[in-house]
Order: sequence, then structure tokens, then C-alpha cells
Amino acid sequence: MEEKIVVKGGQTRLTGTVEIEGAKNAVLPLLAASILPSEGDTVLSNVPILSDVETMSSLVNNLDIPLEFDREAKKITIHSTQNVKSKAPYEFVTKMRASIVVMGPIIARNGRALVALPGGCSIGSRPIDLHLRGLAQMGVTITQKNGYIEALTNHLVGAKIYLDFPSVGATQNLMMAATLADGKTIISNAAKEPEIVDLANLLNKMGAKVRGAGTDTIRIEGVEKMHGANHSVVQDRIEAGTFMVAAAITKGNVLIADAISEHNRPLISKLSEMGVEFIEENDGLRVIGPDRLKPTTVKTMPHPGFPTDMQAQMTVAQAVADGESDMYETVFENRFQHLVEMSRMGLETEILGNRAIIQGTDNLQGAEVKATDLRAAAALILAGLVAEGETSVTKLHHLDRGYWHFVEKLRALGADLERIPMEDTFKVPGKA
Ligand SMILES: CC(=O)N[C@H]1[C@@H](OP(=O)(O)OP(=O)(O)OC[C@H]2O[C@@H](n3ccc(=O)[nH]c3=O)[C@H](O)[C@@H]2O)O[C@H](CO)[C@@H](O)[C@@H]1O
Ligand SMILES: C=C(OP(=O)(O)O)C(=O)O
Repeated sequence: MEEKIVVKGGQTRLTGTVEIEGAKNAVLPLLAASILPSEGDTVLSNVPILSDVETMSSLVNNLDIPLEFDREAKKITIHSTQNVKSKAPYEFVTKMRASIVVMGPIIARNGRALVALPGGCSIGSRPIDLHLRGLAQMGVTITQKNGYIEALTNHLVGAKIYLDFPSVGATQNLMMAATLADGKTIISNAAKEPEIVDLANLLNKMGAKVRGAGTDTIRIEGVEKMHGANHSVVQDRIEAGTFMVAAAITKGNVLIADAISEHNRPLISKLSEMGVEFIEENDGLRVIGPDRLKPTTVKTMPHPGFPTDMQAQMTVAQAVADGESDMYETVFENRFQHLVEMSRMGLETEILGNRAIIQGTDNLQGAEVKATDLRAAAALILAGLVAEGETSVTKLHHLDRGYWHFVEKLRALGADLERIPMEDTFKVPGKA
């Protein structure tokens, strides 16, 4: 049965300590990387229990690669095999766009990959032209038929690739393809996200030769074969950031356990500007919210700029600030749908293309709202914490893609919310 989250908002100040999971956006490409080794086991630990992780594990398993997911231990063990299937079917790719990152590793192993076209999603059209152009430079012929991309090569070669935009997925796909290519690949204008560094670390443990991850030039020297390795998934900076905003808006005092502040500099800098206090402690980062936040202007950018995956949550801080704020979304073309929902909660906002003008208020009202994408789901729950009265948030499958035990973690910090089955209020007269 479909569920909803009901939040009783108002005066609760969040206090206490919150533990953060491994990053969804790191573990998905790490699982794709586990396609590359032809011998040994790969053991991923600190794996978050998320629906996207279930989908990616099933996809890898569907390529005839045996794996075990120990959810209790948050650990996945992947057993390398000699024969990997080439097809990533539509049923997986349609569930999760990130499935496209299996293309590079499958080509590297088999010289052929057949991957369903991912298509767009609610936040934007999300083309994959940069992935495909880079692969073409490496000697891969790309054709499209019946909703699938077929990538074929009989000699995968290193290449000098310049990305028009530092795409995270394209950088990951090309890095992975290059690990087993003949010769050297140089990716310029590469994405620099911490999840790229995490992927390079695992690839190097598997015997690959990847240098420069985290800078805008990544150099990969192809190797003959790769082997399994052990790796603990890097902390989820977006989950950590979401709890920073939760503390900021509730005048809270929350310790983000073992926070990697370096990965959240742009967010910490903006929240500081709004009056939030940050204290580095031995066991984490303490976040203390002020009586009233100050307004601010934010622009999303590739890392190390302000992350688009924190945009929705940040607009909630702007929504309760003392004055008018601007949010510019430069990465995705349709990522303001949460603001439309928040207007049901009394938020005054104007959307002008990629700019949202947000009028801060201390009078948000609880309302029935629906999550339109993953970060919108988190943002609406945060808005519910500070709205007067009751907010109910539906379409929770979006939340489950990226947050494990979000309700439980907020409750442990003192928030009043619960996840309950939805009653069938829309009854057809005359039917039971
Ligand atoms: C699973 C995962 O890690 N997802 C993250 C990843 O998504 P993802 O890897 O899809 O994001 P990209 O960095 O590739 O996309 C950024 C922008 O580049 C455009 N683009 C991308 C590829 C391409 O070939 N052509 C093109 O035009 C996209 O449409 C988008 O406007 O990075 C995004 C940007 O930080 C995050 O919001 C996502 O949470
Ligand atoms: C947009 C996101 O993820 P994905 O790229 O998997 O859709 C996200 O994590 O906010």
C-alpha cells in the first residue's frame, strides 16, 4: 500500500547526533566498476540500503555476475566471472538513469554493450551525448535501434577526450572504459566530484592506473586485466547536507557524525552567510541554527560549486529567511518543482527560467504535498518541520531512492513525524 509521511511542524528544535550513510552517487558507479575485474571478489562496505542500490545490484546480477547483498552488514560481495552479458535491459534503465554507467565497463569487458536509452526524467532531459562522443573517440561505433544503444568495438583504444561540460556520469563511464583500453586516455574538463575520486580509488585498488581524479584532468593508462578489491563507500555529502539544513532551519544543534566538511564547503559557506554556526569537533561537525536565517543568493554549479542535489533543500532555508533570496539552477533545466508544491504551503515564489525568487516567511502552513523527485521529497519534509500544523508528503518512492531511515533519523533528533499507509479516501460510490 502506498504510504505518506505526516509531519507535525512548528517549534521543534532538532538536537542530537546523526549518523550518515555511504553515498548513493558513489555506490552506483562502484557497483558498475565491479563489472570490470575478471578475477577475485569485490567487497563494498558502508553500502546505503536504498532502492537505487537494489536496482543497480539487480542489473549487475542480471549480467550473470553473482553477488550477495548483506543488508544487515551494509555489504555487497561481487564475484568476478569470465563471461559477462552485454545487455542492460530497459526494465532496469527506466527505473534509474544512473544505470547508463554500466556501458563503459561492459564495453571494456566485451567490446560490445547493448544499453537501453535512459531518456529524461522529471528534473530535465538529461542527454548522454558526452558519454557517446567520448566512447566514439575510443574506437567505439555507436548505433541506436529499438530504444537501445549498441556500442561496438574490436579495439578499444585510449584517446584525448575533452568534455564540453564536466558531466559526472560521462566522466565515470569514460574512466571505466579507459581502464581496460589499449593505451592512455586523458579526460579534460572532467567532473571533480568526491564520488569521482571514490571511483578512481576503487579502480586503482582493482589494478587500474588512474591519476588526477578530483582535478579537471584525469589520466588513465589502460591495463590488461583487473581483479576484485575491498572498498568502503565514501560518506553521502548530500545526506549530510540535508541534515545541516534541517538543523539550520529549526534553530537546532546537531552533530553530523564524522562529517567530511571538505566535501560540503559551498553549502557550509552559504549557510554560514545565512547565520548558521559550524563547529569542527573531534567526532564530527556541529551545526547550530540561528533565531532567524538571513536571505542569500545561491547558484548551482558543478563541484566544487554549490551542488544541484542540495538546491531543493537550500530553498527551504531561503523560504524561512528574513527577506528575499535568489536561487539560480544552472545544472538541470527543470528542478524547481518543489517550489510549486511549497507554494501550497504559503510560500511566495516567482520562477523566471533558471532563477527562483523566494520571499522568506515565518508563516509557512502545513499542507498536503507530493514529492516530484528525490531531493524535492527531502525538501518538502524539511519544510514540514517548520510549517505551522500538519504537512503530509506523498510519492515516497522518490525519497527511498536516496535516503535510508530519514523519518527515524529526524525523529531521533526530536522531530514529530511518522510514515503511515495512505487511506483510500477516493472511494467510488457503491463500492466497498
Ligand atoms: C547517480 C549520480 O551520480 N547522479 C548525479 C550525477 O548525475 P549525472 O551524471 O546524470 O549528471 P551530469 O553531470 O552528467 O549532468 C549535468 C548536466 O550535463 C548535462 N549532460 C550530461 C551528460 C551528457 O552527455 N550531456 C549533457 O548535456 C545534463 O543534462 C545536465 O544538465 O551528477 C548530477 C550533477 O551533479 C547530480 O545531480 C546527480 O545526482
Ligand atoms: C538527481 C539525483 O540522482 P540521479 O542522477 O540518480 O537521478 C540526486 O541524487 O539528486
